Amino acid sequence: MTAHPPGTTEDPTVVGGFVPVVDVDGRDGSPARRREIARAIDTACRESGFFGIVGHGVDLSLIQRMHDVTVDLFSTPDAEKAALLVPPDDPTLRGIFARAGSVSAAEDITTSPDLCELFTMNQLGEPGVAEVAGLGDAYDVWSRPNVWPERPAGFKETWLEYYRQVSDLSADLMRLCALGLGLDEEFFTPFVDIHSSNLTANWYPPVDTDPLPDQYRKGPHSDWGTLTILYQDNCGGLQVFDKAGDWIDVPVVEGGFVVNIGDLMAVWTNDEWVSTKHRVLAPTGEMARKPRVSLAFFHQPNWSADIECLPSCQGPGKPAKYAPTTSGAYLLQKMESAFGSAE
Ligand SMILES: O=C(O)CCC(=O)C(=O)O
Ligand SMILES: [Fe+2]
Repeated sequence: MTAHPPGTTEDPTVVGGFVPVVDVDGRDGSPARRREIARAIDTACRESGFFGIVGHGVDLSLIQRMHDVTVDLFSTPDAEKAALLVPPDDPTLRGIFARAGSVSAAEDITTSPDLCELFTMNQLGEPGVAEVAGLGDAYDVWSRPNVWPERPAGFKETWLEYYRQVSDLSADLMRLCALGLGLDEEFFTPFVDIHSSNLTANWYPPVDTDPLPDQYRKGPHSDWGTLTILYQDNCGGLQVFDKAGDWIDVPVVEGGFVVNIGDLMAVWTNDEWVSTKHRVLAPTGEMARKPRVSLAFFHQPNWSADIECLPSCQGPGKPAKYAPTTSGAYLLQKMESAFGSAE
């Protein structure tokens, strides 16, 4: 991580291109530095909706521990994993999800089942959080406790600390997004102060038979919330759809995260910021023998937050493209269309 003394205006874009890498260190520094970072984020969100970040401040040894405990969880015997499976009627997906299905179903795209298992938790599943989160009719379901494994040791503590640190990062990024959009930097804060973000591990097991022609580790989809903050290991395979209709590899940034815009940010900005389709290719050759792990923090506004086109992103000749929605209703509808039909 580089240190930026107050007042420096060094370009925060450290790698250019369709998926640039932005150094967000110094984001709590001078107004000039904050504006530079916000401008770099704004540029990336208009172009691809994807960017890497370094200088994010999340403890690198914690990220390594998250990787390790997550690999250990998915490597436990199936009999032990069975006790952690998401119940068929649970739309929150808390626990291990290993049913056949493809996330592309949420886009009405038919593909063969994703070569992927998931483990998901949400702060709403921790004691006391749901009580203040304005869940309304959804309270009974979304206040259900997270499903925590007993092994490996330290799993729950590691995941909760990672959730806390990435949640803080997401709050900072939302302030920078507001600045980048020319809004007051606290504009989004009341919409996200008791957010309903899922933290999901994607476990992509080794592949020992040839994948079907329309089979992916994760099929083409856009994400559904505001921002996704993604850790990926060094296996590669993540691709993003560019404006010319080509799939572009998203490079692994050592020690960094990939950030991408989700659908609700596209609703807010009337598609000025793009919620871009992406996918994870099924591996071939040597790579097929290796599992892949990614950790996706799907930043999702407060359950009852109303999301509608920002006044600054619409006007005469430029009407709002999307009907207003609420964060929780949108999430639920997407989760059910992606995962609900696979029972
Ligand atoms: O595993 C990855 O690199 C990306 C996963 C993804 O797109 C998702 O979980 O929404
Ligand atoms: Fe995604």
